[in-house]
Amino acid sequence: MLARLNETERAIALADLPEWTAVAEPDGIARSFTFPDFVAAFGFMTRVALLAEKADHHPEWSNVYNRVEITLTTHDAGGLSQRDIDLAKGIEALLR
Ligand SMILES: C[C@H](O)[C@H](O)[C@H]1CNC2=NC(N)=NC(=O)C2=N1
Repeated sequence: MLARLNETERAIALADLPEWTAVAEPDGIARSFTFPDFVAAFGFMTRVALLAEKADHHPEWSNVYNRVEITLTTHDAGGLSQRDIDLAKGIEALLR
């Protein structure tokens, strides 16, 4: 079920994701990642891509050299859903 999270659900979810920020346009969450160089950044993107494909949930993102900007939103729900929270947690787990 793809429902946009309500305010309470967002607050609870974001408490577990301190590095992520709520964004309005699109309604979702965002985080910026910095790596030592392009190879490290692109390696990270490759791992996120595999995770996203497995979850059938895909990031809006951009890369400039060693920086990766990710926004997670659920197009099918018109905003932030539990799928975004789950993917954000999966991305965080890649970094541990
Ligand atoms: C058909 C396919 O399952 C859908 O289009 C999926 C694919 N990946 C997706 N990714 C994101 N971020 N939001 C979606 O609504 C979405 N929908």
